[in-house]
Amino acid sequence: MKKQSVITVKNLVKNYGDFAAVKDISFEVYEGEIFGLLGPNGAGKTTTLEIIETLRDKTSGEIWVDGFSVDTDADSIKQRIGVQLQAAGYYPNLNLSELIDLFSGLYGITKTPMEMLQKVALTDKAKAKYKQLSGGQKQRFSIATTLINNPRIIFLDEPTTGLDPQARRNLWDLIKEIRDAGTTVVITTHYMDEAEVLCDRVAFIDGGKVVGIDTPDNFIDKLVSSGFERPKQVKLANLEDVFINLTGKNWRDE
Ligand SMILES: Nc1ncnc2c1ncn2[C@@H]1O[C@H](COP(=O)(O)OP(=O)(O)OP(=O)(O)O)[C@@H](O)[C@H]1O
Repeated sequence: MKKQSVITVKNLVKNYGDFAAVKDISFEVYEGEIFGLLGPNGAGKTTTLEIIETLRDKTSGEIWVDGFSVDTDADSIKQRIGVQLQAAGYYPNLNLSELIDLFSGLYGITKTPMEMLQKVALTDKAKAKYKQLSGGQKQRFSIATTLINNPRIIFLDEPTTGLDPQARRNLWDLIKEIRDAGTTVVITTHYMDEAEVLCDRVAFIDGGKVVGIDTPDNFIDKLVSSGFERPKQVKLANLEDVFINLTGKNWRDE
């Protein structure tokens, strides 16, 4: 069955003055997948994401999101996507429950805060302020806010940066649950292990260009069948596995 495309990026270019941050990028995101934009710092991931989100102007190229062009239908796109807010957007005097009420109101819809908080295991923090949350809780709350308008697609920009191993793994499970419930997820990361376990397909971006797009398994199989061998025998577990085994997999940030 042919996969349905929900995002099409065609020949995207973004220049900041003389500097070309994005150089002729093209890719598609399929409905219902977790799609990863991978690359080192400065590769152009955030710039690409913000242009798709209609938050930043492009220099040239074409983009469609759920059938709408960023050039002519930015408002329709905004209604269909969920974007993580920067921390500064969370009014300091409101608690989590009040913030969800506020954001629902801005979207013109009614959402029960407890229902949203339950999706991200934060019901016991309903009366807490954002600044009182741990790093993992903050990420979960901001993911909850992306879901308020029942979006078709959510965008997560490096959602696990700075989190401990338990919080990261649990956030991966949460993101997979969101995909399994029918929402397409676009994520940026520079953690390759994260992309390998989380993403259905990845695009590697380097120096403002796409240097490869495929599933993690296909990428690895192709590399291995080309004769590539790791210099050392791969260990069957790593130190992070040992740590998780010793300390358990529960949320540690409650
Ligand atoms: N507003 C801006 N003005 C000028 N240059 C910018 C601007 N925003 C980003 N850049 C530059 O564009 C390049 C791509 O930045 P971008 O933030 O998209 O990269 P990234 O892949 O998301 O990296 P990171 O992982 O560090 O966030 C970088 O060299 C950055 O310095």
